[in-house]
Amino acid sequence: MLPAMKTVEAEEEYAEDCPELVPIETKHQEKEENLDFIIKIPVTIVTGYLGAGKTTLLNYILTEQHNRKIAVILNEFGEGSAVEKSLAVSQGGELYEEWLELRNGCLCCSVKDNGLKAIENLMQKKGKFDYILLETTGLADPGAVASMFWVDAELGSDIYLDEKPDGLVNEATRQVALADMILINKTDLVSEEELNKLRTTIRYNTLDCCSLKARRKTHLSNILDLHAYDTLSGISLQKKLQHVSTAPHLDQSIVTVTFDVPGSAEEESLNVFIQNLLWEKNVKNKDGRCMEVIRLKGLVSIKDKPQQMIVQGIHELYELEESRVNWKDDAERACQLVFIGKNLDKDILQQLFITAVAETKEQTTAPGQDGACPPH
Ligand SMILES: Nc1nc2c(ncn2[C@@H]2O[C@H](COP(=O)(O)OP(=O)(O)OP(=O)(O)O)[C@@H](O)[C@H]2O)c(=O)[nH]1
Ligand SMILES: [Zn+2]
Repeated sequence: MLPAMKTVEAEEEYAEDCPELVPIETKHQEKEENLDFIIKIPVTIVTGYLGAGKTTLLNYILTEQHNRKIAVILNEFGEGSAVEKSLAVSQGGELYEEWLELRNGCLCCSVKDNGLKAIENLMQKKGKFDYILLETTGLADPGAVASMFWVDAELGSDIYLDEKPDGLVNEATRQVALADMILINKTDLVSEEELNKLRTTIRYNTLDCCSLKARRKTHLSNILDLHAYDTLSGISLQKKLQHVSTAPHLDQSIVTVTFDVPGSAEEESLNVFIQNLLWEKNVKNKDGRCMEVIRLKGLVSIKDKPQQMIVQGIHELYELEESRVNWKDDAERACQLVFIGKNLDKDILQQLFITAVAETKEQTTAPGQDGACPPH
């Protein structure tokens, strides 16, 4: 798993703030050119593998006291937008909506398709913020994202590192290769020995080792204001990109599946459902191939629980947590799940969930479950 960040400086026009009464037109132009009064807004691109902790980091930055007005653009994949938003809500304790202004002056927005369009819209709100943080999908090729910024910008980056899953070496390597900074997260899940091994493998640009969950936090000053691509720092993004082809390398076999089932789930059945998928790996698709879930997120209703519950899964680890949000009334309860992985079949997963987990289940044999798959 590899989370990463990059910084871009996008230009803002100064023209709007020029004094109205300027005696001679040429003087006005001279002033702009000579004094280089261009306001630049730094953009940090946070990239990293699925579940690396990008959203957790952004939530931490949003809620930390930093005396900055930061605009955060959260990544949403597929139709899972509501889930991602709800996860942010539960962690930050604030409701994020389209361009919601938070109490500490930060702006937050969630977007599809990597949020580059959102940056354009953001620029119309200039003056309201002084920093942009953009989360990309865990499978993003940072080269492609960064190239889009490079048009009139200078760029810098940070990366977090986790493991390299099979078939994703390209994205992982590219995320590291293009990073200006690497932040190793989830240190609570590995031994000191494994951590040192990882450090040696990366060798350069390691910013910090942290565990966002275990509150071993990194200092924000390490992450923001890298100025890695300022003209004065001497490294241009163009140079960096020359060493890496910008052709997309995304693993086409990885798909996102999402569904929404009204009503509540029984906690025990939900655990069995998830464990069959993540641990037993005995759920098959139409072709008899075992479904391989890399990332699981969900916002679910558990029978007799007033709170909305959050499911988070990465490879074989998963957890079911209470959010800070309560269900408004029983009629609105539902379970929304997002799966990212290989050989996933939406109909089979949804049907299995309805028959095996949903409260009004009928005891029938669930589809897709006829004997264990060989270990892989
Ligand atoms: N143990 C541990 N868990 C963590 C840490 N940081 C984040 N997590 C958990 O990892 C899960 C995924 O975190 P996210 O912040 O959603 O990861 P992400 O990179 O935004 O995920 P995607 O957007 O799906 O790629 C959540 O359950 C977090 O609570 C950490 O330092 N240690
Ligand atoms: Zn995220």
